[in-house]
Amino acid sequence: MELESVPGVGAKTAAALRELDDPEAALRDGDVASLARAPGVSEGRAARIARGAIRAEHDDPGGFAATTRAREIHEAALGLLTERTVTDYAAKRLETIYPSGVRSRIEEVRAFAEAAMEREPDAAVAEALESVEPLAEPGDVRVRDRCLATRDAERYADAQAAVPEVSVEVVDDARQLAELARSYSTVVALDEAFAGVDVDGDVRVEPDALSEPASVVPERVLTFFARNRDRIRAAAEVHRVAGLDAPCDLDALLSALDQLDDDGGVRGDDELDRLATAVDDLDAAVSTAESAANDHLREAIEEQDVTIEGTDLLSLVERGAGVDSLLQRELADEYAAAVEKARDRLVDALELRDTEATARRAFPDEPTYPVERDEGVVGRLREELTAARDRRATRRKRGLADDLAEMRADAETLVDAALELDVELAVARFAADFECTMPELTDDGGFEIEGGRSPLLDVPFEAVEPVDYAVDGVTVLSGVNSGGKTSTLDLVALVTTLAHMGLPVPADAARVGRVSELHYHAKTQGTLDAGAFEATLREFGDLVSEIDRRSTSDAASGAPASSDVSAERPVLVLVDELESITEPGAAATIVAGILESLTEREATAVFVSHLAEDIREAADADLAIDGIEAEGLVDGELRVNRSPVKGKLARSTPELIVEKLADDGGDDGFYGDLLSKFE
Ligand SMILES: Nc1ncnc2c1ncn2[C@@H]1O[C@H](COP(=O)(O)OP(=O)(O)OP(=O)(O)O)[C@@H](O)[C@H]1O
Repeated sequence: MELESVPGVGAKTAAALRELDDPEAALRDGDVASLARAPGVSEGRAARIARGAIRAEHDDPGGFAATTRAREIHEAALGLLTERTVTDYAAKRLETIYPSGVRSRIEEVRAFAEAAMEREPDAAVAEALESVEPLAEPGDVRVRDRCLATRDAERYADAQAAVPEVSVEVVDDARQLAELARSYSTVVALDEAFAGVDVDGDVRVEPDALSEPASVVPERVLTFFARNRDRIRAAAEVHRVAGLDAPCDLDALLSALDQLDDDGGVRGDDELDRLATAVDDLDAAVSTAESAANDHLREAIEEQDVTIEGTDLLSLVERGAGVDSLLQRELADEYAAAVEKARDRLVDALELRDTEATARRAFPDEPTYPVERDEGVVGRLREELTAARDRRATRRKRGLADDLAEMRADAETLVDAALELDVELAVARFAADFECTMPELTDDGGFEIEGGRSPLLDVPFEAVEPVDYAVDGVTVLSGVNSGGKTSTLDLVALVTTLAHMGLPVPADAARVGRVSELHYHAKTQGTLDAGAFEATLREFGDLVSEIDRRSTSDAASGAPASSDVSAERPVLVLVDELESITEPGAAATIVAGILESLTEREATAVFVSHLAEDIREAADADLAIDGIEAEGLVDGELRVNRSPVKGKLARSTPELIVEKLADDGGDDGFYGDLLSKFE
């Protein structure tokens, strides 16, 4: 698939998509999670791109929801699904499901929806899904203790692109390489020519480093897993709770993740912890050891009676010797014991091993009071410990990075599968909540709904009365005020839209004739001005010409009617009280004219109107009229049969009220006379 051929994908987006491993597959599968991994592509945009790709693949001209109200119904249907997702991803992914007139596309979603309906929505899975999100690339990893070095300008550019996390330096000779080795802990030379060059410091010659960037920057994979750790753990939990097959050994993956800290460092390694603590606590431990030695020595001196011969004292004074000499002479043993104590303390406190010998030299053998550390030795000890810590960390990081790098693809599959499960569960919940069935989708016109219950009504779903309604061709739907005419149109529009999305519908059973467009015109509030009236009329004019244009072009191309949306019945037209756009008399004539045009073109249409009788009179041919009937007034309240009765002009509410008054009697025949006018 040519990326730029997808509607909505320009050169810039195509370049971003090419950064993905397999952008074509992601487009083909409508894989919003993968598409959203392309730099600068949000999930919303990814959903739009995926929709464009699906349309291109199925040769779908789009435009199924042809009017504002039809689009609102699609939005409402989508809303019912997306509010049943746990993750934002699943909500975006559902947006790739749109109503289409193309059978191959509808069948594709139907297969998915049928499998989804088998899923058991489960609270524990929903809870586990809460922390699942598509994996994110950290993008801000910067490693400053390493650099890459090369003599070659082309390699320099390749290295910058392959390993953007580290600096890349151009060097001409060994001298410049040595200079780099003084500034960086590790220098990775990319040219074979440097092999065997003897330079101080950690300089490695690795000509293949660019093909394995993770060996140069294990931080890349470690940071990726550290940042995504919670999402991967949650996805693993989803697999466990939902009993999904995992793409890898979950215990191995989870235990590798447990070894990572939040910043991509390695944790849970006793030796590394020991060395890190020793570096951190070095100053404090030296001070404590020093104090302990001094306390010991002070006590010893306080308890000591020093006897000194007069001649000795004189000779000491003459030599200009201080109290140190006295100390050396008289308290050498005590000093040695105090210093030994300090050394033991330091070694024990920091749990030193390899560096023990250096640590012991931190307190000199020559007696002094007070006992003082040798700063030079302490500095050396710090260097040795830091180097040991860093060596250990690097070794462990590389080992863990190697293990995790192998698990990356599986981790992505794991998270994608958990997110896809959320999409499926939303469909399963929708189907369960509204007691849906998969509709039959035929290439004949018309529709047939049994026990349809619209979740869009303003009453709780449990209180929605089931509606049976079937239409073949063009019909006027009459009915009492508030009988449910608009709600019936909404139900037909919703069932038709969901069926064309490939999704289950809220009915006991339904057959929907496939169409390429749904034209649903809602009731307009108040009388329109002349301009608006003209615009509405034009819409119908355009619709009729479009049907004609298609049927002639299909006939010319010789396309068999069953391979595409039936040329004669490409649209379903639903119109609510068109009479509200103009005066009642003119309205009946206009509606009659539109209905005749649609009848001639074998469209399916339902026009709700209070003027059914007038429309029938204004029409040249016989018009079908259905009616939502009141079964009567009970305590002044209408009792309605919500299912339209075929071929029945429903009695109006005023007629029912006159009838009630006539039945009550005591009016000298006034109401009876009035009632007879309705006959
Ligand atoms: N199938 C149903 N089950 C339960 N309640 C319904 C059903 N259909 C309609 N209603 C209730 O009746 C109300 C009126 O319905 P609706 O607006 O569809 O009637 P209408 O015939 O179009 O009215 P009008 O003639 O005034 O335009 C709805 O708001 C809803 O509360």
